[in-house]
Amino acid sequence: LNRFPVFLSDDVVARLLRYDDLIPRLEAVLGKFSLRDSAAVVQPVRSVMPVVDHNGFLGLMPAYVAYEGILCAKVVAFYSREEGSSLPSTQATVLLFDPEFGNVAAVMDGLDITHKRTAAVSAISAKLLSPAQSDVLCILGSGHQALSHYEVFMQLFSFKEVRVWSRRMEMAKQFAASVQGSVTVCSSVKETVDGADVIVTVTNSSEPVLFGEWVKPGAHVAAVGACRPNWRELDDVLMRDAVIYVDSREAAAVESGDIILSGAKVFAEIGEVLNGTSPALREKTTVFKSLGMGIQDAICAKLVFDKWKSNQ
Ligand SMILES: NC(=O)C1=CN([C@@H]2O[C@H](COP(=O)(O)OP(=O)(O)OC[C@H]3O[C@@H](n4cnc5c(N)ncnc54)[C@H](O)[C@@H]3O)[C@@H](O)[C@H]2O)C=CC1
Ligand SMILES: O=C([O-])C1=[NH+]CCC1
Repeated sequence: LNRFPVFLSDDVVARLLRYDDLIPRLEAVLGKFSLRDSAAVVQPVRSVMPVVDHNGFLGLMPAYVAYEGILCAKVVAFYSREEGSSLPSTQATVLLFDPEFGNVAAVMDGLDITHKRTAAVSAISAKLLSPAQSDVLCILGSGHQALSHYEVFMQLFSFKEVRVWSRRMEMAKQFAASVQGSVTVCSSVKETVDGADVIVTVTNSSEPVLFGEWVKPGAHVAAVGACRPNWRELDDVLMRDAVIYVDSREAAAVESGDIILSGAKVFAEIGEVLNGTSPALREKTTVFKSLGMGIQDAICAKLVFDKWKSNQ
């Protein structure tokens, strides 16, 4: 029994975690999760505790991916920070256990894992649900998730135009200057999303930033922020008019303000599309409401740990 877990820092994790390894494994685990076969995948809805004095939350995200032999838990802190703060609003640590004995085999920084797996799942939703001809990608928000989403969307798709909006335009300009490709900086959300095929919302907003009247019929929205029951990124019109997909129905019912407060009906989990039990209605306006899942972190942690071991 190894009682001395290895520690893998964020730069090591970032070097080892690659989208092309990650995406097929995430597709497989999401499909299995949506079959609700507890012999294959067990993942309760995370427990989230407010850190009231400091405007933050601490979440515990355990998962057992039995068919891959992965036992894992992520502890994630998400805080409301002043814009431009040098501290990340989300921080995370991932514990990878030996499922046979319950000892911790590895402790990993969970920042890169959180950025990449979230973006990869949004890219999976876009693969399934975006219009067949998708030319324009918009990103609302210009933080860490904006960057990982930009990276994986550039890797997987061939958009003719990419636009970014941020509450402070200088942040959007910084974002555009920091990436390799050409990104148009827009001054309003309405202008950003006009005629867009795919819209990614990656803000810390607790009020709607994206309004249905601005969204082109048939567009796909990957909505990544607003993970509290009283937080919103999307308005009621968009939630009512779109076909709503989620990562986990149970999580959406207790965590998603966009779903709870709009009263929108969930049509399917993205895993149901992946395992063939629900259709991908890509000709309709679709929203994928992402909240994040422990199984996604578990898949990443195992990938990273196996690669790290094979390099020793
Ligand atoms: N669905 C999932 O699996 C995950 C979701 N998230 C969520 O994604 C969102 C973005 O995360 P990060 O990029 O790491 O954060 P970040 O702090 O790096 O970036 C946040 C962005 O939101 C913008 N913003 C802040 N307040 C705003 C407001 N009131 N209106 C409009 N924009 C505002 C900031 O300008 C910044 O561009 C957060 O809501 C976070 O909780 C994070 C991890 C996983
Ligand atoms: O899944 C995740 O790690 C998170 N979702 C919202 C904040 C962090």
